[in-house]
Amino acid sequence: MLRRCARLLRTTGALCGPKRGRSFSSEVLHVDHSLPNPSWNEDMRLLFDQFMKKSEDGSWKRLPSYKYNPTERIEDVKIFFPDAKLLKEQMSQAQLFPRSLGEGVGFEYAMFHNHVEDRTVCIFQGGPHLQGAPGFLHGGAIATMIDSTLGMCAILTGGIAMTANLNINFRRPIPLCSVVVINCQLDRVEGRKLFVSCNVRSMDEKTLYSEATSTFVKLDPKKKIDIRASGAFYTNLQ
Ligand SMILES: CCCCCCCCCC(=O)SCCNC(=O)CCNC(=O)[C@H](O)C(C)(C)COP(=O)(O)OP(=O)(O)OC[C@H]1O[C@@H](n2cnc3c(N)ncnc32)[C@H](O)[C@@H]1OP(=O)(O)O
Repeated sequence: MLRRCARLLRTTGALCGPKRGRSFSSEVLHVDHSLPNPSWNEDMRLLFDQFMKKSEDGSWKRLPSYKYNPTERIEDVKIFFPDAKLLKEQMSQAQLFPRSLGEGVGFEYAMFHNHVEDRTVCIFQGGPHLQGAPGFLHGGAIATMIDSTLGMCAILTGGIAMTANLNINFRRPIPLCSVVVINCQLDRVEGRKLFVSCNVRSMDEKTLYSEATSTFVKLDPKKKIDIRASGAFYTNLQ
């Protein structure tokens, strides 16, 4: 495992320290990070190819993933924000947390969604900068990917929603740089509440690493979200 991580660090150049002279504005805004890159190991590539094959008949769809929110997404969410200008400013500068670490050292993942079965699958390779207990992934990193995959499943099946409740059982530690599969499904909908659950398994499905249940609540267009740091609220303005 440690050898595999060291190889990965060399491949991605992470051992050389931060890149100099790279300004924030020069970042490529529209790179789809859910496509294979040199840090992906063989297992990751194999699973990716398997899901791409499943996507050929249209039952599964690969979900593109960007570091920065495409500004077109403002249209999807601006109804919830009283200050559209500030929202646009924030969306153009803020980075999606699971995409904020360098290639190969943090969260490498690709998600696929099945609209007929209301399922989302995430193939996830957790890099060496996500260490918790020596040699294993940090629980917060696992929770991040679980929340993100459950969230995609909730949003794609029910609309714009936020995590209201998340329960995780961590059953086995996940080795750093290994590949796991997060399998989510929408269990039921009650009013604005979406109940979504998942399990995290090894590639051969023999090891159950974690299980989670969650409640997502669809945002109410009558309530507004204020994103000013000093006055953050999500409440009914009427
Ligand atoms: C990689 C790609 C990633 C893309 C996906 C990203 C996924 C990431 C998602 C997140 O991490 S979101 C960040 C973490 N979550 C938050 O910050 C949410 C903070 N909480 C809130 O803003 C509000 O509490 C919330 C929007 C969840 C609900 O507020 P509302 O005012 O809309 O709910 P309301 O109080 O009217 O309750 C509506 C229903 O939800 C229920 N409910 C509310 N909060 C709950 C809760 N915490 N647990 C269980 N149920 C809850 C509530 O009981 C009620 O049920 P009933 O309709 O049966 O009466």
